[in-house]
Amino acid sequence: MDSPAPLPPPPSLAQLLDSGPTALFLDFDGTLVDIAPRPGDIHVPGQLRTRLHDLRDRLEGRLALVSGRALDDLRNHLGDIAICRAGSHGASRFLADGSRLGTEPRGLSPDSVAELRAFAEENGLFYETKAHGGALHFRGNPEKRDATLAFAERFAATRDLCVTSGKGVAELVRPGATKAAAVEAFMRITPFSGAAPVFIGDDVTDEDGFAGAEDFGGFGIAVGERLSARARYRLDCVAAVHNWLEI
Ligand SMILES: O=P(O)(O)OC[C@H]1O[C@H](O[C@H]2O[C@H](CO)[C@@H](O)[C@H](O)[C@H]2O)[C@H](O)[C@@H](O)[C@@H]1O
Repeated sequence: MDSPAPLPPPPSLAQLLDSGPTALFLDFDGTLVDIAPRPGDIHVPGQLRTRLHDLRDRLEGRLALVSGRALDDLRNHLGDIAICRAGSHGASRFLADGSRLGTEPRGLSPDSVAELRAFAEENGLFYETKAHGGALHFRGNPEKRDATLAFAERFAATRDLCVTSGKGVAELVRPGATKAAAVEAFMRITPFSGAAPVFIGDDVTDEDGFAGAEDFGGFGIAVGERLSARARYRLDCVAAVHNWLEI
């Protein structure tokens, strides 16, 4: 199978804004903050929250964070933000003023959580409890990758769940929880509608975000070494994203 071609750097944000209204959709882990051994270990720069609010103002509100994390978890790391946001891989959405966009997905049953925890414990994985799913992290035990993904697929098949895989993780999510769906939900409303969307992300689930941006006349920017099938441009690392965003 052919590998995707290396991608060029994007035009500057100032150039994009000069060419017309632009909306930015930003992934969190691996894009705004560096990947860490465990979800709770990330370092969030002290000024990130303020700088994102400044960026929101520069974009006249057309900024959204779109993360695999639950929004409560994002709040633990960023504090209260008055920025549009989608958590749980796009399934749970809020506007900048705190009002909900769409319906809240269901969480997992206590039995499902207990079963996932037991698998994690037996296999030396870290289990991340999430509001609308569950994550089996094998970053600390990479030889368990295939067994974890296979277990997650079997687990999802007997329940109303899907599997998403990411960097060192297999996650159980509700059907329809995609970053493309989040982009679409925001792009259909003010102040996003009519703007050209740009989605920036580093991981497999961000490919959906890139596709969602394309559907509305925009494009994706991949972050880091992972080869992207859908992005148009690439930035090297989290620091390069911050430079590009001028934050
Ligand atoms: O869509 P994102 O905002 O990038 O969230 C994706 C997942 O990020 C977190 O896991 C990833 O980052 C951890 C901290 O750097 C790392 O330890 C882990 O290996 C990565 O997969 C988060 O824990 C998940 O809930 C998110 O879905």
